[in-house]
Amino acid sequence: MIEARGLTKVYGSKKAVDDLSFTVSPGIVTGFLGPNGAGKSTTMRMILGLDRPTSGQALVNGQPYTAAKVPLREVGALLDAKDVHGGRTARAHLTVLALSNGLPKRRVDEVLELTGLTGVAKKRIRGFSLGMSQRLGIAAAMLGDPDVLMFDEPVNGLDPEGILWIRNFMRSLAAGGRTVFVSSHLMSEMALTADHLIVIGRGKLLADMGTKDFIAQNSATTVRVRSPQADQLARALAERGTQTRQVDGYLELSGVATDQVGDLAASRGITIHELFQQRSSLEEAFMELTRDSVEYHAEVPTAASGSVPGGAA
Ligand SMILES: Nc1ncnc2c1ncn2[C@@H]1O[C@H](COP(=O)(O)OP(=O)(O)OP(=O)(O)O)[C@@H](O)[C@H]1O
Repeated sequence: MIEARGLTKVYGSKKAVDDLSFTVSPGIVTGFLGPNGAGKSTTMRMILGLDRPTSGQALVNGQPYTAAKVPLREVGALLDAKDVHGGRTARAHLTVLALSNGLPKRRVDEVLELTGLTGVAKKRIRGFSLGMSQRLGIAAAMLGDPDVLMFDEPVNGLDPEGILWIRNFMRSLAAGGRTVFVSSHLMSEMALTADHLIVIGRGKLLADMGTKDFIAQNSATTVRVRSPQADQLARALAERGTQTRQVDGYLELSGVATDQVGDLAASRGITIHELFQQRSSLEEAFMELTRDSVEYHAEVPTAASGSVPGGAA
């Protein structure tokens, strides 16, 4: 289990992590979701004792990670897969790690097998693809057979096969009763991988709930209607307490079913040209939730701004 209690990290005048409290439970995959710069890596580094909290604390299985006798037995972490000695073979890299942490050498062959790297164990790491490097990082994380696993953006840059392998691997670890904490800035990926979500923006906790509940709460269903008597329809809807707003030539309504809108229009003799239900995508829901907490907004070119990035001058 991982617990963060009032975890805070300040860099100069910047609060990278702002009073975060949450629990990551065993037996499920917990997604740690937030836009770039939200503070995910900083939080993970504090859990691993690589960064000191400005205030608050992080506990792994009830104690600070730094208090663990053999840390690799407590937590396995994949932070930056390319942060390894490229001149070593995969087996040599894992052997150095195992021996320096007092772990039995036989674990090296076991984790190579577990991550499908046995066939390339004698190859130098510098020739590894990103997918192979990620597997090697995961092999290293598994060396101590820890109960708690943390992965920072493990599928970034991987091809679909690599993504699927990591997703299934994380799910099987959780199914075996381990605590699995995985960060991502992609809602769509987390929807497929995580059972529970901890969502942050600008270092602050935005949501801490089951993935299914998060999706249900955040991907709001709205109704859109197009009518040549839109004003009259909007007034009729307002009378029954339904607020409307104009979007792309439609009236957009929430908290009302299409049947009710159709019936109301018919009873008032209002013509309707289009009427449909619309569900916002999960990625849209996540963007909406974190909109105010995104550090760098890309400028969206408009017709008025005159230039299109990458376009001919
Ligand atoms: N050593 C540091 N010194 C100063 N500022 C830092 C340092 N490390 C991180 N930050 C800042 O803290 C904020 C959070 O960064 P962090 O890397 O934890 O975010 P993140 O959610 O992991 O984002 P990303 O997915 O882009 O890595 C950012 O604004 C970052 O610029």
